[in-house]
Amino acid sequence: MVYIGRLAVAVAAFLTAAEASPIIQRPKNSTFSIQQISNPNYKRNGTRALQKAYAKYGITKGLVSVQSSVGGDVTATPESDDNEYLCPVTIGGQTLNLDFDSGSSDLWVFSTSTPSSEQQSHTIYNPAKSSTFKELNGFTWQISYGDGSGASGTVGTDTVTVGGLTVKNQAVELATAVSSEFVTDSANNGLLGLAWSNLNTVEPTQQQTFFANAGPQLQQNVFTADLRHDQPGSYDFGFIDTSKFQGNLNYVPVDNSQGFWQFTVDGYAVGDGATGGNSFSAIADTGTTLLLLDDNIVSDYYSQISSAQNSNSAGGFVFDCTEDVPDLTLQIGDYAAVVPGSLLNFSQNGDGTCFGGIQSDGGQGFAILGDVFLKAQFTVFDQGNVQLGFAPK
Ligand SMILES: CSc1ccc(CNCCO)cc1
Repeated sequence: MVYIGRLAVAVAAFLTAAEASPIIQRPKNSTFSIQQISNPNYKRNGTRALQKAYAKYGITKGLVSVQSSVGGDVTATPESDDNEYLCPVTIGGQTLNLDFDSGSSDLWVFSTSTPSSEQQSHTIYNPAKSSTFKELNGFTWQISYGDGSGASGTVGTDTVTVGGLTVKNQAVELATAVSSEFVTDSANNGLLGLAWSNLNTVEPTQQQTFFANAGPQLQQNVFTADLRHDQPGSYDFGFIDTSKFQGNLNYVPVDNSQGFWQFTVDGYAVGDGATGGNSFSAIADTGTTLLLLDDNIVSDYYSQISSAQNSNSAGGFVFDCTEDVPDLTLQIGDYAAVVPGSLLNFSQNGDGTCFGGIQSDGGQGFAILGDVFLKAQFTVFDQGNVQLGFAPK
């Protein structure tokens, strides 16, 4: 928020000064003229000029308008064991902590429409208390996630603000049913989908994600993820904060035909071993906790940890907590994305064994690079150029 605060303060100060007193002091009743000169570096761009005017005056182009052309910056706070990362989102003046999920494309919330038995200790959104909520009559949604959880309900639109970035008339999906995984996850009051809008589940008319609505009107049509182990990280919208990573960003093209941030990994290495293996498809998924890979890679990795075993009771690969856990490197083009062993010893089982951060992707045809991977990389989700950028932190 510091970035936005500083810039906002600077802009406010400028505007105040301009309104309070003319910037150029001069004797009363004098006349003067200012010779305008053209700026040789200015590139005329009518579309951009119109967009900036719309944004400046909140003119809605079609249904949706963006009130800030600067962007937004929001803190991502890890829940216990980094299981998920929650961010404050304000909907019609009501703030709820939501899970930002680049693996799905619905913005849904616990609401007054959620059965009271399922509301439990959640923060719920009450559309009746929002002066800007509009019902989309007859619209419904239903979503099932890769981990077996799910939710469904009705749809409206409202003003949604994330870290200073506001989108008016954003589709907001009200849960009338949620699975037990969400009911018991009391800190998580819904999801804000950041995948591509062709994955949105609203019927009869598919809706645009918050970022699909906002991105094209921001300084840069990007959002970035800087997730951290056991400490707050951040999502930035509309700009790339170069202080959050080392070196240069390494970009890879994205195939968004299935709605994911999907790209090709060209190989892998375990520990300081040689890079090998076949190239494979992967998605960048902030809404998945672990790093889920092809069974052959998973077996190769755990063959390097002598006590490792695939435990039915634990639901995946475990090993003695005293073991040294090797790094995993994913080769993405020319970029070697290192996930340190410290992040691959994910959690303690309480019996002297630890649960691995690398687990099977279940053979679904692509790897899922979840938070375990994203904690080790600063990641740029570039909607404008349909690409992903990675850099070490
Ligand atoms: C029950 S907490 C929860 C959080 C995020 C999601 C969405 N992504 C998961 C991978 O499919 C589902 C459930």
